Amino acid sequence: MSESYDFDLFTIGAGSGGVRASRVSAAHGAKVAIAEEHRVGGTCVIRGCVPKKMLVYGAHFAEDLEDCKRFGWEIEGKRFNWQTLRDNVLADVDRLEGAYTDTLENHDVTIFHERAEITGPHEITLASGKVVTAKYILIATGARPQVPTCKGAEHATTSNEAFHLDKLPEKIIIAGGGYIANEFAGIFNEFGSKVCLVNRGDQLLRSYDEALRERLLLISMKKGIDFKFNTIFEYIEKTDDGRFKVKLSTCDEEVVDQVMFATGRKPNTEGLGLDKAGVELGEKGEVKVDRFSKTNVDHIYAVGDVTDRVQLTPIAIREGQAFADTVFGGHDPIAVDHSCIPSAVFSHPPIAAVGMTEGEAKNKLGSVKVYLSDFRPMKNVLAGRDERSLFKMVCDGDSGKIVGIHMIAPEAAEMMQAAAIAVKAGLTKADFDATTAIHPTMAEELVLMR
Ligand SMILES: Cc1cc2nc3c(=O)[nH]c(=O)nc-3n(C[C@H](O)[C@H](O)[C@H](O)COP(=O)(O)OP(=O)(O)OC[C@H]3O[C@@H](n4cnc5c(N)ncnc54)[C@H](O)[C@@H]3O)c2cc1C
Ligand SMILES: NC(=O)c1ccc[n+]([C@@H]2O[C@H](COP(=O)([O-])OP(=O)(O)OC[C@H]3O[C@@H](n4cnc5c(N)ncnc54)[C@H](O)[C@@H]3O)[C@@H](O)[C@H]2O)c1
Repeated sequence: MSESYDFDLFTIGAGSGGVRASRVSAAHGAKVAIAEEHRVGGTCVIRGCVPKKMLVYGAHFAEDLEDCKRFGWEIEGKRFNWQTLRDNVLADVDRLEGAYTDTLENHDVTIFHERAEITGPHEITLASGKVVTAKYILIATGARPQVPTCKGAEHATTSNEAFHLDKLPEKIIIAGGGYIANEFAGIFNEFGSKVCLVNRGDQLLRSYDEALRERLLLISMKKGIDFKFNTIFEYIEKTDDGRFKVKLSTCDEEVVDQVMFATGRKPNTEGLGLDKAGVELGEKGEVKVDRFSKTNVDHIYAVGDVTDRVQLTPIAIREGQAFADTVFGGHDPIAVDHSCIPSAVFSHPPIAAVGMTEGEAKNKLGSVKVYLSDFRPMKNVLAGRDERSLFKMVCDGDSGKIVGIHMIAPEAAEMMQAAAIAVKAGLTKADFDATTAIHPTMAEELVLMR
């Protein structure tokens, strides 16, 4: 370690990116400190991917319990208890926070459980007033919900509060058409809430293939979710009985139990003191970095959501790992490959995708060949559930190379993880054709597409 600094590395934010970067840097021999103003684990563990997926699992039981009759199971008096699920999920979040804390401590990373701000090129000041110095600073402060400005917007909740509700809303309006809006629309709907999803545009999940988006909309409507497109909020008022009167641009006033905004996330850079170190920000307030996650200041790096590149946990983790290996691991600079990233929306049913949509491929490649499988999963057939799945494979028309795979189906995300390896490796439709199906599965449709 350099003699003149308290630490080799000071990381601000103990989320997916910050924890990985700190742990690996320490393993490479660096003296590391990390500051966290909320809870160790960050968005993914505390109020994102993990508790969300647990709610998704809980929500799926609604349909399984409905379908089980057709499989011969009779269950009397079934009831859903939100408080039980909520408390079990929150208890597991506590456990995970402990595990993340242990990991850091086991690597001798000093944890400051308080807010940190940059007060000089190498200087960090903690909320307690303590001042420390570091040779390198890593900004891993993530992002927070961005809420629209309308009269009464302060009455709305965001995904942050969704995990702590005292009781389930009977009626909820969710604003947004992206990941969080569709995932929570599915969750609340399965638990029995009346859900209305309000979108200011005319499309859901814009980055996904059109055929899948249409299928999700169709299935969601069939399940009872209402959709309002090209609609904005005019005002939200609190009623005397603690509910909310909502006026949307395209309908009459309506009274609901909860309004939730899921309208994107904003990088956490405000009040961070980045100006004191001369770090440049982009238009949305994101930290501008090069492909090695380095800012315009040589010893200050940034990873994860705060850079607004790809807001996904595995990407924040990869960026954190690459930073640590580059700066403390003695490697040549490592850039994270942001191409061909598989992703999933944990809606009901889920969507998963990798690579280009059909539209993108046509624009980029010109000649494109598309293969489809539009089928009713066997389980849905016996259950009498009229819900079809859709797989789409997009190939380069000349070489047959697969440039995109898109699925909406039960367990789509689980199947996609394996399929994404093949796409990343540059395999062709012929390689898939040459692979024997595993029968009977849904995944076999991947090698049987026509
Ligand atoms: C509801 C929801 C569901 C999601 N589901 C998925 C999913 O299924 N799959 C997926 O891949 N991604 C998902 N994401 C996205 C994923 O959670 C993020 O991409 C990921 O957590 C980003 O990691 P990060 O390290 O950049 O930031 P974060 O995990 O947000 O960590 C940043 C940390 O910095 C702390 N911090 C901020 N400022 C300061 C400061 N000044 N001083 C000290 N500490 C500070 C914050 O409290 C926070 O803990 C979801 C997000 C949400 C909101
Ligand atoms: N399964 C997953 O991997 C997962 C799940 C949740 C979140 N995430 C990550 O978190 C990020 C944030 O999720 P998100 O759903 O908040 O954002 P998003 O970018 O997916 O969707 C935001 C939506 O809000 C709409 N919107 C934006 N401003 C609005 C306004 N003023 N009024 C009305 N609508 C408005 C947009 O048109 C869009 O439909 C995602 O981009 C994703 O990277 C990932």
